[in-house]
Amino acid sequence: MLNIALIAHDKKKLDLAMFVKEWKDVFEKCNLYATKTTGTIIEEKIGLKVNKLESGPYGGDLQIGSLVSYGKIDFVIFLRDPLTAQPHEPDVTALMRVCDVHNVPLATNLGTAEAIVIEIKKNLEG
Ligand SMILES: O=C(CO)COP(=O)(O)O
Repeated sequence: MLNIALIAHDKKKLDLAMFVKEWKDVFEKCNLYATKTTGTIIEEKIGLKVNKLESGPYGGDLQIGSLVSYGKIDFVIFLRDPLTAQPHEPDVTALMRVCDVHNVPLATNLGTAEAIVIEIKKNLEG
């Protein structure tokens, strides 16, 4: 099963939830990981089981980065808010960096996320 990490800053959480709902048939066949608030919204609004880590500002981005470095995450969707300063900006940068270090696909917008999810769906239908 593919392991997918889902993270969104506050102003992007609705976009991410709608995206996950649209592609629920794919996401329900994957192990999902998320930072706490993002994961709670996806569980409550979409009804998918999510392995929830800490909230981003409390270290959740770093926890997901750690999973990436252990090779436990296959794909990260990280919808950042480019217009709002984040107190944990260094953690945000660290997560993106570790994805690049380990060549783990990282979607920071829904266009890229959709392209990758379409590919995953094709593979699942095999
Ligand atoms: O802050 C975040 C990512 O940097 C996300 O954390 P939450 O999902 O807990 O809001």
